Amino acid sequence: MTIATEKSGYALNTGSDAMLELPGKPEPLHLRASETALVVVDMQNAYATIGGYLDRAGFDVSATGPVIRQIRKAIATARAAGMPVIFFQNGWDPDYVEAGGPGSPNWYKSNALKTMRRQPELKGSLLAKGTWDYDLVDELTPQAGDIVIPKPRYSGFFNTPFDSVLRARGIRNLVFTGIATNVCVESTLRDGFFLEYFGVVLADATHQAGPDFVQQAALYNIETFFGWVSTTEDFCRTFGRADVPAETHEPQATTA
Ligand SMILES: C/C(=C/NC(N)=O)C(=O)O
Repeated sequence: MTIATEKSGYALNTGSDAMLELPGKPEPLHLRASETALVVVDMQNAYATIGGYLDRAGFDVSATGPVIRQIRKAIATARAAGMPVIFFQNGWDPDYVEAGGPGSPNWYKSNALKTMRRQPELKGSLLAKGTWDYDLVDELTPQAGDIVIPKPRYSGFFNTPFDSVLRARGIRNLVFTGIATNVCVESTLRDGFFLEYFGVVLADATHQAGPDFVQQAALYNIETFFGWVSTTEDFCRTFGRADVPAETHEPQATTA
């Protein structure tokens, strides 16, 4: 984290903490806790709870319970390691102005908007700020010090302060959890890749929108083209022992 000195009014991120090795695919990553953020993508009732948007739109959310438990473990580890925990919340104002009208591709591709057009009685209840659907699940309530960023599109970088929040803290590495692996997690990780962030997904702390093969496809895409794939246990083991340095001090991914 940024370390303030007594003599000056500001200090750069010193990155002076230990470089740690996070096991991952296709190879381990070497990261400092001070340059890493845990990102919790859209863990809202809409995406993780029966009766929420994804469920109403016909996607299977019955297996999200274990994902929530894994995310809780990752959050506890990140907080203890002094890493920023950044929660995204996907959605729009109650009048859906931020969703875009027929002039936006989002109007045609958002399954929430399509579901509400099919079932007008749901209008105002899906992904609208101030509703239960938009709320984060009870088990993942942000604490003081965590950062919550609303976002209007799949990528957390689009029309949000995410990049500024990260750069102001000297963050280079993004550890992703949340729903959906193949939509908002992957979109955000991809945009991060183009902005020179190192993205790693904790596979068991994510869940897809769609059949299991899309989870596998998203993870394949990420580990092959855009980032790395690890597990909650490896993340917790690595950053729960933040005093143990890895062998290398290169702030880059190692090659296999
Ligand atoms: C399908 C979908 C996914 N969102 C996400 N958080 O990945 C949506 O928002 O419509």
